[in-house]
Amino acid sequence: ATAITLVLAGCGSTDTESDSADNPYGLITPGQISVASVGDLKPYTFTDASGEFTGFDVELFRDVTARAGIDEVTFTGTDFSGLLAAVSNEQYDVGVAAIGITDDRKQTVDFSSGYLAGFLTVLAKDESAVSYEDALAGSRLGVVQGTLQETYAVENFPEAALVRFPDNNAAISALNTGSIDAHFLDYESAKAYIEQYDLTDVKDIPSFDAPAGFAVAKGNDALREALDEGLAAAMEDGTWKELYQEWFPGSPLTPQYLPKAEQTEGA
Ligand SMILES: NC(=O)CC[C@H](NC[C@@]1(O)OC[C@@H](O)[C@@H](O)[C@@H]1O)C(=O)O
Repeated sequence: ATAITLVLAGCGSTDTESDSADNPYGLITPGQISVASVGDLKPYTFTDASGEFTGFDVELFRDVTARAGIDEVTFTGTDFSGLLAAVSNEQYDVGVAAIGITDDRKQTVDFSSGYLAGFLTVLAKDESAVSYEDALAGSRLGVVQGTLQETYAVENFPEAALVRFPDNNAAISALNTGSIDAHFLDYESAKAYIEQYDLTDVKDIPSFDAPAGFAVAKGNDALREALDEGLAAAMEDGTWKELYQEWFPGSPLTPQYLPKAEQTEGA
């Protein structure tokens, strides 16, 4: 057994896939990128009426990967709570789902540079449903498991009764049936739900210190660098601005992602 073990141990491949010329980005399947995403985070990432993934994050990602010469991109919907682990253990090449970059998450995956800085929103049926002044004490607050909202609520709303959901759709139906008093999610998604159902934005909390990034398996520097280059190019030539205004009409433009020439204009 020892001899066999030695032989097997000796043949572990030391070079990563990305070393091979036909797979410069170390993709699970050369030439195509598999993406873990979520289907109900409109308008960041969601599946439209024909089941196609689209939204700001999705269309930006497609633009960025096209610049790297990768045109075959397949999106799969997953529960957010398992998304980073799935990228980390290389079930998917990338995670794309308005994923805020944090040191804690960097223990599990690497991130591209940031591409979207916005707000976390407490969404309720009406103003009287919860008291933000009392840090939502005594209220049933929905959060999607594994999100920054969950972490923030544990730290800042200790007296609230947290109800954890696998995704926003489940939380929103609980909010609409009254089994929770409020749901805590991303600002642009809250806005979409407010338009769809008669709901109220109770509070917008800035999350600029955790801009969204694309998640890749730790160590896949070739892919991460290609995504960074594509992001920088998309920001500099105005593609980022175009997509932002298409998907988040009326929302304030964050200068750091605009073409350099436009960044000083506003100042
Ligand atoms: N898929 C989700 O529900 C993501 C929820 C949550 N997104 C936070 C965030 O990345 O959303 C986009 C921007 O507003 C970022 O500033 C923010 O941290 C998170 O990263 O946990």
